[in-house]
Amino acid sequence: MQAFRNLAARAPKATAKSVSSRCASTLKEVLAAQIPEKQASLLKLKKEHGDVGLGMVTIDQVIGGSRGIKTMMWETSNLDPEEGIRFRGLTIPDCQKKLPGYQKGGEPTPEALIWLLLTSEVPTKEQADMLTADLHARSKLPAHIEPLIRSFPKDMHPMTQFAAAVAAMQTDSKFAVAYHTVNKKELWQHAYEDILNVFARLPEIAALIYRCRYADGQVKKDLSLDYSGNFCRMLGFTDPTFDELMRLYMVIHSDHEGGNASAHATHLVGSTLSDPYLSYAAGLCALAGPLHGLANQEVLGWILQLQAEFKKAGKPVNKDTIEEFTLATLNSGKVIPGYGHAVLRKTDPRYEAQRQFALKHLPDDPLFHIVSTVYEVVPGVLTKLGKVKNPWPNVDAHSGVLLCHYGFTQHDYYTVLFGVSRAMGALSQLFWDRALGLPLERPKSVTPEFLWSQATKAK
Ligand SMILES: CC(=O)SCCNC(=O)CCNC(=O)[C@H](O)C(C)(C)COP(=O)(O)OP(=O)(O)OC[C@H]1O[C@@H](n2cnc3c(N)ncnc32)[C@H](O)[C@@H]1OP(=O)(O)O
Ligand SMILES: O=C([O-])CC(=O)C(=O)O
Repeated sequence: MQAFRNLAARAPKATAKSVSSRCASTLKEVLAAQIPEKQASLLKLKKEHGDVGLGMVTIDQVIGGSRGIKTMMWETSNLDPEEGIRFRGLTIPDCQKKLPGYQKGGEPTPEALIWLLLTSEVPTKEQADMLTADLHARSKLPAHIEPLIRSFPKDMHPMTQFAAAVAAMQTDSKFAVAYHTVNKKELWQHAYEDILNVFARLPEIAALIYRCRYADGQVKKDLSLDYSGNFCRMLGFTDPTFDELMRLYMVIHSDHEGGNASAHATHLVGSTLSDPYLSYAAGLCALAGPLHGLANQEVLGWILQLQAEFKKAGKPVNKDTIEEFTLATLNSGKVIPGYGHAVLRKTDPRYEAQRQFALKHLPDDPLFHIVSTVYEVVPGVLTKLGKVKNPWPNVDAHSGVLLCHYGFTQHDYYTVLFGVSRAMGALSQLFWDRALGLPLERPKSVTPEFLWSQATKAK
């Protein structure tokens, strides 16, 4: 135990550092300076302590979706079941206090968060602004992407369009070319270029999908604004409070350690040395599932259905009627979207951050009141089922109602916003996967016969 403590004391801490000594450096220079030390540390860990066990794996875990099995290294964030997410050691309120906003005292910008996720350092405002300018400069789409999006059937789901368009940008991958031409030690430089280009281009792709499906198909940029402000203008929204909501949305949805399906899919596909465009397209396909990111569209659909049914039946919206509606959903063999989690065992702090935003900016919104009443009812109903490990709300339970308040009502599009944000976490880690030269991911599968033989032996 003492030896472990000594070792832990020597390990690099997963907390954000100050950057006062490096104010003038670009993002790429900061990363280039960090790589040799991190490579050496990982090599030492593997060589000197590679045989240290991290716990046993049970049959239940193998059948049950690998819950709790420690099987992936992820440095950009860590999820505690009780406390929720920390980005490089910072909680959401820490980020709101420490990361620079677009304006002083405002919500942190996604640019500041990208810097934090990649470098583990809190950027100065100057550094965050430098990254904004870099992303704007990289934002031009390859020529075939806009016509491709315009050619999609109008009724193709926005997430299908999004994943297809991101995969189609792969024609521009510097990493894919470099794989055949450079020493593998240099590949990280090309991963960096692709990753920054993906961050830069996702908002316009997302905006094109939105404008073609629900509006006049025109996208107007405003590169005098930050990443989120420009994204909102491209979508067609001009309210500065909506810009702030978008900043909050982008920051809180960005990363949720490595085991979630979108991050894991990105990491897995990336481990084959597929380039960042294809790797993230895979992440988006995972995010499009209703048990994962698509739950945000399902939540709003559920609330609107509740509202419509109650109106038709002349019923008031209160705790009793919501409980009835919840039980009817469960009895029809469906889940309550926005509730439950594979890891969290308390209310998601991302839910809480959005609730605080609502209390400040839209306290009288009728849908916000429904969401708040649902929060008073659903955990009790799920707890009574006796099988739900976490009856509390997750991030998806709140996001749609905030968007709706500002007139962003097209809920089948909501997961695309999540997908713009999730790139920041999944691809920041993908950068480090390549910089550290992590190998192909290839866990062992076993047959049911093997599990039965082990079960019989253990008797
Ligand atoms: C960004 C995100 O991805 S956050 C999650 C978004 N997804 C949702 O909100 C969908 C609703 N929630 C769920 O389906 C689940 O809670 C998940 C998928 C998020 C987590 O699943 P698990 O880790 O398997 O949860 P858990 O161990 O508690 O499941 C045990 C049982 O409770 C059920 N359960 C869990 N949550 C719910 C829920 N919200 N409503 C009804 N039943 C639920 C499971 O379906 C499972 O039932 P089964 O044994 O009949 O198959
Ligand atoms: O952590 C998970 O499994 C799901 C989730 O909340 C996320 O990916 O944001």
